[in-house]
Amino acid sequence: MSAYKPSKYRPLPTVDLPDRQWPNRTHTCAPIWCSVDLRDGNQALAQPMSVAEKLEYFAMLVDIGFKQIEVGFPSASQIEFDFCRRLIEEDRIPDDVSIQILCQCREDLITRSLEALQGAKNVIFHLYNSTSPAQRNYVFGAERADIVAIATRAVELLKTHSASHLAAGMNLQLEYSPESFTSTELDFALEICEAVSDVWQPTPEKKIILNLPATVEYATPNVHADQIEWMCRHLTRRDATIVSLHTHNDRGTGVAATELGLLAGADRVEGTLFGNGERTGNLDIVTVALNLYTHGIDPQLDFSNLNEIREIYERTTRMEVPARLPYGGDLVFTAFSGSHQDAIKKSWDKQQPGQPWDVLYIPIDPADIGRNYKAIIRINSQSGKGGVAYILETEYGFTLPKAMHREFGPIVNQLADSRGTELSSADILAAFQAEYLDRQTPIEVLDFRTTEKARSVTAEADLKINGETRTLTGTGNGPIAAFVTAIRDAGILQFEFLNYTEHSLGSGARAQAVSYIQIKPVNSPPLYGAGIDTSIELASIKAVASAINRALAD
Ligand SMILES: CC(=O)SCCNC(=O)CCNC(=O)[C@H](O)C(C)(C)COP(=O)(O)OP(=O)(O)OC[C@H]1O[C@@H](n2cnc3c(N)ncnc32)[C@H](O)[C@@H]1OP(=O)(O)O
Ligand SMILES: CC(C)C(=O)C(=O)O
Repeated sequence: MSAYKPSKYRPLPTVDLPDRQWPNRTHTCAPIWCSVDLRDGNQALAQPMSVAEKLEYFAMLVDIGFKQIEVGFPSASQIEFDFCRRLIEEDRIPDDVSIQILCQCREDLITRSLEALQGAKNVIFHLYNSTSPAQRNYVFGAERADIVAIATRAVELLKTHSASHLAAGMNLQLEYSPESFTSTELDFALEICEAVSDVWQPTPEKKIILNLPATVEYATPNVHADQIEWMCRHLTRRDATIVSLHTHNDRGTGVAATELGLLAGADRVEGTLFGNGERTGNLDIVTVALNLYTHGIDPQLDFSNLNEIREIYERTTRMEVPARLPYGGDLVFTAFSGSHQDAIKKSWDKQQPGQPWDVLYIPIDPADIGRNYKAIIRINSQSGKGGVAYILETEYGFTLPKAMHREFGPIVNQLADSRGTELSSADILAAFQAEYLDRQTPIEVLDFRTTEKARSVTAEADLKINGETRTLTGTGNGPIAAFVTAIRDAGILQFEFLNYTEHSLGSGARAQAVSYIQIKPVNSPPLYGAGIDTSIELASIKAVASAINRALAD
């Protein structure tokens, strides 16, 4: 039995829409995007942005490709007013971008907003009043008809007061939001939207934006979709209306609600970068846009430099992008666990240029959003051999033979376990060096020479063995075989030579070779050695010595 009393809360009403269409639809194109970072995002900050910060942020939003940007609530404060004026007076608004401002349905605020907008070319004037029963009851103390009158009167006032702006060439579009739409009875939401449209008289050429906000997210996304589909089907001027979504994230499903709302017929989406905004935030536009992209749809927004966008966002808002936020978070391309690392490495290796993206566990190519591959595989005690091999290969160019992964992986795993922390790439390289490349006891190779006669190679190896310098000789069909014979004949270790691979490390005059040698000592399991040198031959000899040293280690 839990300590909770569920009866404290009410279940949410559902929508009677048995022939709902949205579940059978798929997304086919990007919606009209509107950034509300500078208004809804900004109004939720403990320290709102300065004018300078807003100017920088506005320029970034334009660069990303937003064509509609809510720049603030200019009647609310001098700073908001001044920002709007600077955008206009300093000619910072591209001709194909509309600035949007928010305003309550009050005459003084409408006239002040129009003052702030003087001289702007493309304007979306966003009027709102709240419509839900609780808002009507607690905040306005008003009946439905009075709430409708607040909205329609404001639209009349806007028409009257904007006449001179229109005459001066302003392209003015009305956006109306029945704030708290998703908590409003649908018939009333429809009534007020229709009343506003009746006053504004939109046409298919000059559409009205009806924004239907989930001001607070109370419902599951399917209920939101039903509400939007219901509105889309009942609006009489649907062809003269842009239906807009504005979701919040109180239940953590703002993205899902928006995606289903689009299936339900909405044309437009308001949201913010990384989901900044009131309480749990507005909808995260980055996520919805890139979700579309990963389904093969051009999002019409450019997040190819997401790291830089994030840097500006974090600096100007003083918010932090959480490590696991889709696309932008530090850890979203990172796999710590072994089986994931293994699958990523295998599928990555098979990825062909020009083929659809098919790397397991990574739904988007990090390069498409300007993120690098370095952070994809990180190593801790949950990691496996594939991830360790991936780090050695991508960071340091060592392509270990597959059987060697099984040998070196557990060594790193034990190290991570004993440290109890994540291991850096440098830690893994250091472990590789200590285990293979730097082993010089009991045998250290000082010099190695060969002479060839009648397809037989004789090797002379100057070695330090247990601190004593000795020269060993042996003969074989190649330098490695000759060296192996010399070691066996000297009684240092009895073993069978199993296999050999090598590749170059780096390129150009300073390139080195790395060799990997596997041996099978008598009475113990096979094991690897590795060696590096500018000479391929010496790299192999060092690799044999490394394997012998490992076999003889305590
Ligand atoms: C869901 C959202 O995010 S909506 C946007 C919210 N953002 C903001 O509010 C930030 C900017 N706002 C402000 O700075 C201020 O609220 C101002 C300048 C707009 C108005 O300031 P004030 O008039 O001093 O205060 P306040 O907002 O509390 O006014 C409340 C009054 O407006 C009424 N009101 C609230 N919203 C609206 C509206 N959309 N249309 C008409 N009247 C409204 C309330 O009923 C209340 O009326 P009352 O005084 O008769 O009780
Ligand atoms: C003004 C409206 C659109 C709003 O911000 C909300 O309802 O969250």
